[in-house]
Amino acid sequence: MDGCSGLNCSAPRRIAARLFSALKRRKVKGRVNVGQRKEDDDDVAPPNHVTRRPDSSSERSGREANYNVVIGCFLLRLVAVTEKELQKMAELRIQMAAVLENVKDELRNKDLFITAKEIESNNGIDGDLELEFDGDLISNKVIFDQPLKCEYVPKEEKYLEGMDRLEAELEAELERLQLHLDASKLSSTHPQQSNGNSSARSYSMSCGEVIDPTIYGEEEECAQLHCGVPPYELERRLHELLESRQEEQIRELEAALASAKQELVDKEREISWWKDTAQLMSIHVQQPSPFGSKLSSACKHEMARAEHNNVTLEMVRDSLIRQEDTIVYSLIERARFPLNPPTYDPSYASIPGFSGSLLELFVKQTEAVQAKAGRYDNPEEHPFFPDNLPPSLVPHYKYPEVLHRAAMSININKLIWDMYFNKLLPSFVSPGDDGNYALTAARDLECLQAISRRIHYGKLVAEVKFRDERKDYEPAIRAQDRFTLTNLLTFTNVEEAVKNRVAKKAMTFGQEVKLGDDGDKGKYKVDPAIVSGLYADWVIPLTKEVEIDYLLRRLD
Ligand SMILES: C=C(O[C@@H]1C=C(C(=O)O)C=C[C@H]1O)C(=O)O
Repeated sequence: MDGCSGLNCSAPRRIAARLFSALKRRKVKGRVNVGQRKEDDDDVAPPNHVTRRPDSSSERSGREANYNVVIGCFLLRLVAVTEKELQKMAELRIQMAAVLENVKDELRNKDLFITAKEIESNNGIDGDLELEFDGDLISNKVIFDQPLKCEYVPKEEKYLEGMDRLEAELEAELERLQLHLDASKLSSTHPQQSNGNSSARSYSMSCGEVIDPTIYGEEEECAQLHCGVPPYELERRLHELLESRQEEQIRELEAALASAKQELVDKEREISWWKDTAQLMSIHVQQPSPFGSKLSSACKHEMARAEHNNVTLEMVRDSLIRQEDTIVYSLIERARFPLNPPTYDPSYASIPGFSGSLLELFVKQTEAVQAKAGRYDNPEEHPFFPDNLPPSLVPHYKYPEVLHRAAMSININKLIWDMYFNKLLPSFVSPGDDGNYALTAARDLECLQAISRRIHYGKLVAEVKFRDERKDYEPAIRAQDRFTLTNLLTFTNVEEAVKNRVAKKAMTFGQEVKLGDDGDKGKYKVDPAIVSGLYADWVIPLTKEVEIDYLLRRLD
């Protein structure tokens, strides 16, 4: 191009040089002729006489010279303007070459994109359409880029010729690039066998990876051309499907894990229970019974029979007799105070964070403290409000595990609570109000706990009786026959002895003790008939109820 430009520029210069040299030669000739004419005029013609040259050829040559000068000037002017034009066109050509280079780069980048589109579109793409698409893309790119460089592009019509030539060159370049593009496509592998970006993205989709949104933009553009469901939309749906399936699997696995954890906890609890049982069995076999000293020699055969757990019916009955003392004393202590109704009235005091009577507050708070102190670790103890009790804070004591595990589920304290406040209490306390509500509640709780312990001791009574007469009990248990079980465990003579004994204890413990005077004889702190009636109507029947409940589950 520079060479060509050089050639174009040198030709006018040579023309101008020839013109100048011709003009110079003519001036020299003219001077010589004038000098000769002067000499001739001085010699021949008068001074005021105008001499006309008779030679017409010399006049013509003079006019030609003038004409040549004008033409030469015009050509010089033209040469100068043309040279400027050519310089501008050369600059424009350089800019257009840069534009073409950009287009080439764009096309190289698009090669991968087009290959990916071919892979994704299994229906095949019409070559003409694709070429049209690419051609549009290129022309759009060129048109788009042009304004960025147009500050140097002249717009006057006088440059149209140069522009035409550049356009021709640009078209040729585009054709060459298009051929290159076709060759690239022909040399690419079959779309379904290709390992291009599309397949790589599909693979990454199946692995649940995030999709590059910039690729979506290109695919959307392409999909609009190809019609149908856009590939990115298919990818998005596939991604959502995989995600929902994975979430479902996670939920199922979490549920299975929770279930397995629960099973593990249950198994660990069972193992712990069996371990404790085995440990206790071995201890009891090796050590002498702590109750041995209490037993009479007549009962040694019974002790031997129950040696495996050191619990006999006599021992149990001894315990029940001892508990009578506690119950009678607790009733006497409660009888110190009148009924004190506000103790049981929920509207008596508005206690922050608590709704219920003062008695309920007292019992719940005391049971919570005693639970922390380990009271309910003992299988003989049963709380009145077992829900939400805090755990024991003391080291666990290994109580003898004599009872069947079904015993843990038996708690009739609700029945005992109702009996105590509705039947028993009004029968042995005086009506009235002395304001000692806190002490009243404390005494009530002592009565309740003593009676509850005695009634729930029926579990141990039943266990010992069951072991002693297993052959008789098992059929009735299997038959869940309450009537037969009641007959088996009832000892009427023992019951009568219990009732008489507690009455005597009420007389003994509840009498006024005075020195040297028996004046108050027959006056007791708690009526012995009421205590005996308590046992006859409530304590013994409820104890037997617990015995039967336990026996019914003894073979579970
Ligand atoms: C507790 C026993 O079982 C039954 C209940 C009794 C009671 O509660 O005092 C007494 C005799 C039996 O009818 C026992 O035999 O000692």
